[in-house]
Amino acid sequence: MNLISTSPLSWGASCPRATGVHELLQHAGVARPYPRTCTCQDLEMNMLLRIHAVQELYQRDSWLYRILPSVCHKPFKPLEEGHLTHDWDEIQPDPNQLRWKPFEIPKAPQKKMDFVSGLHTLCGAGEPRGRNGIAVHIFVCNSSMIDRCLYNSDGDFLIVPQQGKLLITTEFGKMLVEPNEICVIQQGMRFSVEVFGETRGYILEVYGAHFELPDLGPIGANGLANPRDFLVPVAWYEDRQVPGGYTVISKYQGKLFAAQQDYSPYNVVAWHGNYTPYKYHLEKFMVINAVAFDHADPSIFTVLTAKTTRAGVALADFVIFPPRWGVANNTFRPPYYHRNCMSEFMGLIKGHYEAKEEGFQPGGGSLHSMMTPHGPDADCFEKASKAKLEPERVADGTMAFMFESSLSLAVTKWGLQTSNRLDKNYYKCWEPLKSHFNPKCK
Ligand SMILES: O=C(O)Cc1cc(O)ccc1O
Ligand SMILES: [Fe+2]
Repeated sequence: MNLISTSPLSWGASCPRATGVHELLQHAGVARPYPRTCTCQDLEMNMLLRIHAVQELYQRDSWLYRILPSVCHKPFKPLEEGHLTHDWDEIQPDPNQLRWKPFEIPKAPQKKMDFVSGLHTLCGAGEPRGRNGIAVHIFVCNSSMIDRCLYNSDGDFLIVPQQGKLLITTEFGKMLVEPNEICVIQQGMRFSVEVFGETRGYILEVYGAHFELPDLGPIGANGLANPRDFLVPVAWYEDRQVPGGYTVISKYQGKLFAAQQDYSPYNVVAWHGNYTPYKYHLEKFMVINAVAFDHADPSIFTVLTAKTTRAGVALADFVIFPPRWGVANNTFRPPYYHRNCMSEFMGLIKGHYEAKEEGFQPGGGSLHSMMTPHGPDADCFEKASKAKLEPERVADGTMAFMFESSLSLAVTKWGLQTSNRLDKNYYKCWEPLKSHFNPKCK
């Protein structure tokens, strides 16, 4: 008997219950508190469980056994912090190819910033009330969240750290997430981020859909991101009174609100279920690509997808460009010039992206909007046109990624103006391209 399932992982259709975190007021006492002084390494070894693929066959929900229910708090009040928005009409639409230099990380102690105050919306479309849309945020911070947590009422956060480790405490336990790993904190889950210096990263937020593994179709059993490599935390709790006040922040309908309470929200002594935060190391990705000729669409590098109800159309895909072999024959190997029906936001975690050796830097970004032409810069075109087509390692030491969406994204005022990181000369990288057309050439 073949014990390896040939069916792709499916997390099932969302039903109204599936997105609720059910709480049970009960002293279960199953999980042991973890000492707060433990090292990051201890956390890695002791705090993560492998995900059970079989759980994914059910609707998503979790039961949390906690010391006090989360309902005990003072009323929420507006919180003026960070630069979040889903006002996509702040500024005129811009169909140009856009590229940003690395987003600046403020310096502590002059400009102390934590994960929440360091959130900046760069682009997006749709809105949380209608439960359909996405936003791309940049986070820059230098301080840990102390006695405050965040939860997102609007949707799920896929977090891509680029510089600096994130030690994320969640209601489900702790996760250490470092560059080249990603994590997903789903709608409603409270979390706090500890950092260890200047820290930066990217966030893909989706409203109204959850991330899941792409259907593997003809790929069959193994390939791309494997379910076994997704790690979920084990329960961690503290029974801690905070007389000075603990602040619970909610991102609700695109705005932040804060409520005070007298106790730590990380009071879940045990939980079970499959609606959890999780993390994934991008090195675990099993890369599949052309082995004969032609250039596969980068959807072949999809790690996670958030589907729309239209079959085959993604609200957003998280796609990576990992180190791999390029072996295709009679094929221009870097990404070809193209226009397409998706919006492509790209970021770089480390190294050099093959199509733009210069200019596209770790911690920066680019946006190629719907039907906007783009492709390799002139240098890359010249080099790749002359390159001998032998097997070649591509992207060693590099990790570029793409948030690709079927929505037409608008860029915020922060993105186009106030961040001051827009590379005004981006279009010039294609200007030296010249015609090589010669009808007489054999
Ligand atoms: O535009 C990009 O650089 C991303 C990309 C890469 C690729 O290999 C094919 C298509 C595509 O959009
Ligand atoms: Fe592209």
